[in-house]
Amino acid sequence: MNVLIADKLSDSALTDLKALGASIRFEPGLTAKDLPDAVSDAEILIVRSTKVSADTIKRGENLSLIIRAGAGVNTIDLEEASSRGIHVANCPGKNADAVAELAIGLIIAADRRIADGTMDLRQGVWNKKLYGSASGLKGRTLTIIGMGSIGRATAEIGKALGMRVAAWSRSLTEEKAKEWGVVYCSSIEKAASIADVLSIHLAAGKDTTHLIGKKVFDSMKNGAILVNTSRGEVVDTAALKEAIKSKGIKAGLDVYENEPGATEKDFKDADLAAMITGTHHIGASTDQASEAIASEVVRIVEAYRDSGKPLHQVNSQEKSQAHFNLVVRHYNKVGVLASVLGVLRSASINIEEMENSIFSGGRAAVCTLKLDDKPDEAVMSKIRSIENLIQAVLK
Ligand SMILES: NC(=O)C1=CN([C@@H]2O[C@H](COP(=O)(O)OP(=O)(O)OC[C@H]3O[C@@H](n4cnc5c(N)ncnc54)[C@H](O)[C@@H]3O)[C@@H](O)[C@H]2O)C=CC1
Ligand SMILES: O=C(O)C(=O)COP(=O)(O)O
Repeated sequence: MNVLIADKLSDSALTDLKALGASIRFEPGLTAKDLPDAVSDAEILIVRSTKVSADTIKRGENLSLIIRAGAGVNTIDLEEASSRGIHVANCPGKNADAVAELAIGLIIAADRRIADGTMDLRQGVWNKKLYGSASGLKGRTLTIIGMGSIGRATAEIGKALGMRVAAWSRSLTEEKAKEWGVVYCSSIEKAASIADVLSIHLAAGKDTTHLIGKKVFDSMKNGAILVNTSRGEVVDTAALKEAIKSKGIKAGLDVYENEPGATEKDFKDADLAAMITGTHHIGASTDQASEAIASEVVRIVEAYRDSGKPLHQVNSQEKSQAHFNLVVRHYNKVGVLASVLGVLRSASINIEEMENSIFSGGRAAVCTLKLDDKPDEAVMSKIRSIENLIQAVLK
């Protein structure tokens, strides 16, 4: 198993992966541009935020699994990976507490202007008058957009601070909101309108690009706080800048549109930096999160080595066209399954999924085949007549 690790990953993961029998190339300095030339030998590619382009995937002729050592997979060309039958997996929830802690840190920092005050102190300036006013958080409304792992973890800390927590999420129901102890919001605009703090926790994708834009900022109260620790692309930066100027929105950001890669040094949007409290996409960068991610990466590789299936695959077909299950019980002999496949092939029936498991003693096995079309009686009777077949049933 050749594994290329193209980003920082904890030492424990390297040791554990070697113990699984993997041959490791650890090159955390690789950039997205370097990857196409570096990937050719790798069967498994492990990355954090480094972009995995269509070109990298095409050039990875031995590639069969890409692991995102983190949560967001918007940096990986899923379409290209899927079209080449390459598994993509992530580590869901494993860095959620770390990101939630940073979101809360940004909320407090934006309310108290901690970064601006520190910058003045470093210049020898004392200004209790300027920095001595803030809204405070207890009793205020924290509205979460996106109740996934991080949104839920942020909600819990918000409650512990005595905040009233409200939420919008695409599949949130009133019952679920009640169960989670949050106020249900039926739209993002409604959610924004009641927020003293609006915290964004949505996955990035074409449906969520600039979802937090002018309409949402127009709905917010003057002087409310906007925190984004999800992805830069989810927030329309131009509309945010306008809202900061026109209605005093205070912003705490960890992620930015077109942000630099992990090994780059320049942050180009000085205009934005002057208006916000900002961190350097470090939401997941705590020891606790790094260790949790590292052990999940090892678990994914181990499952893949043992079963050919990774844990947490994000690019499997959601709705298969295969509506017909053919269950074949057979003696564990060479050629039985090949004959079943031969009959299906001559009937132009496609098998979308297939799983064979063997019974104790090793004499018999059962194979379930998911088919895209229904075999008629003639096909079924051909299958039933195959030598060493015990039973064939359509479910
Ligand atoms: N700042 C940082 O270092 C980190 C940032 N992240 C970002 O935070 C995001 C959320 O992470 P988790 O909560 O762990 O993921 P999650 O998968 O548990 O939650 C994702 C949320 O996005 C929502 N969502 C996804 N597609 C949507 C769509 N098309 N329309 C509306 N809502 C949609 C889901 O309903 C869910 O509420 C990640 O996708 C990643 O981009 C994650 C970890 C670290
Ligand atoms: O897990 C995620 O989605 C993150 O954004 C974390 O990014 P990182 O792995 O720290 O580059």
